Amino acid sequence: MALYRVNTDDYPQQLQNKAERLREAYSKFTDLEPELFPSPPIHYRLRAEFKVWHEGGVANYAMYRQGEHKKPFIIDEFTVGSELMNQLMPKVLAAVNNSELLRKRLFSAEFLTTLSGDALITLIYHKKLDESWEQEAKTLQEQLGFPILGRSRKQKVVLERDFVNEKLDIDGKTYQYKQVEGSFTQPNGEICRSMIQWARSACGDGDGDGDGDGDLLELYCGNGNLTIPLSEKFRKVLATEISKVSVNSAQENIANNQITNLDVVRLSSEEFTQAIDKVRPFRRLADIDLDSYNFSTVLVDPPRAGLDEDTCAMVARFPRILYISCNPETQLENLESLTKTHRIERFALFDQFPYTEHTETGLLLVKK
Ligand SMILES: C[S@@+](CC[C@H](N)C(=O)[O-])C[C@H]1O[C@@H](n2cnc3c(N)ncnc32)[C@H](O)[C@@H]1O
Repeated sequence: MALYRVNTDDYPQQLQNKAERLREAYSKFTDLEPELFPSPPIHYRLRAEFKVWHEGGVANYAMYRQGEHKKPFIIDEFTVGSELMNQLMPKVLAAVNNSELLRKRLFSAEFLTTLSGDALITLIYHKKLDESWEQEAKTLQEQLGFPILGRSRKQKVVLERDFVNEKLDIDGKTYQYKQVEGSFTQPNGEICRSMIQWARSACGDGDGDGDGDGDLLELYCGNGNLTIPLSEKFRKVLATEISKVSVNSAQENIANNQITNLDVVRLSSEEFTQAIDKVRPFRRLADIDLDSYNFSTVLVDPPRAGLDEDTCAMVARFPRILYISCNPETQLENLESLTKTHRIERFALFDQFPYTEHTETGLLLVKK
C-alpha cells in the first residue's frame, strides 16, 4: 500500500526555494521581492479527484504519478486533503466495498469540501445508474450526512444537491458562496482567502485619492469568488465569465451577499474585447450600458493559457491591472507587452500547491 504523505519539516525551505525561482524568473520585469503567502502545511486541498482501482474485487483510491498513465499508485492516506475529506474517504470506500451496486464499474471518486465544513462526493461509473443504485447511494448519503452525486456517460444523478456552500471570512466580514460541482473553484481555501485579501489591499481604499476609485472590470470571474469581496472597493463593477454554470452561481452569490453594484454577464474575454471596441453588438449586454462605466481597474485571473493577444492589448488600456495567474510561463509572455505601458507595483506568490513546482502569482500593474 502506498501512502500520500508530505514532509512538513521541508515546507518552509521548499517555499523559500520556490520564491527564489520566481524572483529569478521575473527579474527581467521587476526587482521586487515577492510577498509570500504560505499554505497550511497539511490538509490544505479542498477538492481532489481519485481514480478507483479494483484489485481482487476490492476498490481502492489511486492516483497517477505525473506523466505516467499505466498503473496508478494506491492511496490510503491523503494528508494534503482537508480534514473533512480525510474523514469521509474511508467511510465512502468501506460503503463502496460493502455494496456490489456501488462498487461495480466505479472508476472515479471526487471530493469537494469547504472551509465551512460542507462536502459533496461524486461517484463516476462506467455503467448506467438505475433506481437500485440510487437507493443504495441514498443510504450512503444518509450515513455520511453529505450529498452524493452519481455520474455516468450522459447521466448526472443528483440525489440531493450538486453544490456545496462555502463561507469565507475576509477582512472581518463573512462571504457566502455556492460552489457547483464541475465548475471552477479555488483548490486551496486558505490561499483563496489570502488571494482575496491581497487583491482587496491592491485595489486601494476608494477614499478619493484615485487608487481604488472608479469602476472595476473582471474578465474571468468564475462564481464571483474575487469580484464579490472586491466590489465594495469600487463604485460599480462589471464581471464576465465564459461558463454558464459559473455565471449562474455568481448571480446567486451576488444576491445572497446583498451586493448591489455588481453585474455579471456571460462573455468570453475575447467577446468582451469585441464588445468594448464595438466590433459587434451582443444581446447578452442588452441591459448593460458599457459607456456608463469609468473603469479604473481590470482584474484578470485567466486559465493556464494566460491572456490572448487581443485581450492583453485591451487590458493594457486600463490605469491599473490586477493579474492573478496560475501559470508564470504565460504571465511572463503577457508581461513582454504589458510592461511597455505599465510598471509592476505589487508582486505576490500564493502557494496554492505546496511541495510541487506549481506557482500562483499576483501582480499589480500601474500605468507608467
Ligand atoms: C482560474 S479560474 C478563476 C475564477 C475566479 N477568478 C475564482 O477565483 O474562482 C478561470 C476562469 O476563467 C473562465 N474562462 C476560461 N476561459 C475563458 C475565456 N476565454 N473567457 C472568459 N472566461 C474564461 C473559467 O471558466 C474559470 O472560471
